[in-house]
Amino acid sequence: MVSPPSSKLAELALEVQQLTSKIITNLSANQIAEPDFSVDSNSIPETPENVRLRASLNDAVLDLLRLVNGPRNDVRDLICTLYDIVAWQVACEFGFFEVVPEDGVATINEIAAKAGLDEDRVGRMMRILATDRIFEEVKKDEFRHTSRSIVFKHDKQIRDAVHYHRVDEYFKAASETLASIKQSPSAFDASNCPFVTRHGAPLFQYYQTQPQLAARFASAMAGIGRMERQFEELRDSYAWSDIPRGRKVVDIGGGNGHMAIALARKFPNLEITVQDSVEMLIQASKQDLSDLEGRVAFMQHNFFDPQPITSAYAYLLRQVTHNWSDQDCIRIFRALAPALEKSGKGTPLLINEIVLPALKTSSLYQERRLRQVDIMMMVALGARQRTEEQFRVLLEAADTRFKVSNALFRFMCLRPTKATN
Ligand SMILES: C[S@@+](CC[C@H](N)C(=O)[O-])C[C@H]1O[C@@H](n2cnc3c(N)ncnc32)[C@H](O)[C@@H]1O
Repeated sequence: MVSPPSSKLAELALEVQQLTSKIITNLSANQIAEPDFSVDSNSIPETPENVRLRASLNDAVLDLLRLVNGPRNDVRDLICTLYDIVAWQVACEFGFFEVVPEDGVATINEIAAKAGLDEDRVGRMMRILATDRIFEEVKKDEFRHTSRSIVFKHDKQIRDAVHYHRVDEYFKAASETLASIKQSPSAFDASNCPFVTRHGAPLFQYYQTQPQLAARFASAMAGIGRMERQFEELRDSYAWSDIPRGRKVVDIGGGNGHMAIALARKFPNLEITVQDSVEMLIQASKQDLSDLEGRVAFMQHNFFDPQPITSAYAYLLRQVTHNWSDQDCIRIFRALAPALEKSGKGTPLLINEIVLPALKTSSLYQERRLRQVDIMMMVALGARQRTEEQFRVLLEAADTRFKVSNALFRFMCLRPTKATN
């Protein structure tokens, strides 16, 4: 018998070892090779169990490192991670990910020539990225991709997501957070937020005047959705195949229709109308949907106006409410109430959102990721992520007939509240 560890550090190290062993066992049971840093490395499959193990492992590893590094060392990181972001900005803006070949190396000289920059700064940016295993300097002045950098070469949507967050619209808005709070110390909404302080207009209005940036935003949204396997979550959280043929689902604020299209491809019974602004519908019209034989249609609609489709089987609001303040969410719910009533008793309003966990019900690692999105919503839109309780309060305030389950209107949070789901 191994005697139990007598120190906190040993306890955490043991936990790390046990969790890692479980991941290795799962991989070998499924004959999947372990990940490494090579460009053709496997990733660990996103099964519910692996997601749970990963969250616990991150909690244990991070606590171990926090204790070992100590608060004074961490202050140094707090100061200096800003300069990691600088390197990301240069790499994204000047196309470093695209310039380095997939199966070979690029010299600093070659990257500098293609990016149109001096060699000195290219080398310094590449080297700081390489300390995080984003690229590897295989020989002096020669870099190749790693598993952590190749994703940005392969996937334009993910590149777009990093670009507007780390380099462009959101990064610039985030730097105005204090100015925005000082302008409006106790109230925030779509018109009172750092994005408006920086860019001069609320986010969705701003994108209406910036078609190229709007296209990048739509592309990034699709990339983030794929990365987090949000489609699989949506697909598995509702009995879509039970919806009778000929009955309509309305995807309100459905963007370029990427989720509706994926659902319709998966479920041949589904007919979905995607509602959004003209600008989004222009993006949507560029897609080839011939295989769907008209089962996904697009319609311009402002969700603050009364819902015009009054005979739907279900209404979906996916990642819409987190873009709006409480008062605006109440307006969105109220504008839907008459159509829900006309569509028939029990017509569900499907709300697919991140739900913030109640105190101490989640891994800190997962909670932090959710709370980062909460602050992102505050910066970009003067909005927020919500707990289940906060959703209940808003629905009740919008219309007392909203019920969280199986009443006149059904409310469904398709995204889990706990790390374990
Ligand atoms: C975060 S995106 C979510 C898109 C999509 N539901 C998804 O899950 O990917 C929010 C969407 O709301 C749309 N939107 C914003 N204001 C709107 C309004 N007043 N009426 C209709 N759509 C709106 C935006 O254009 C955007 O496509």
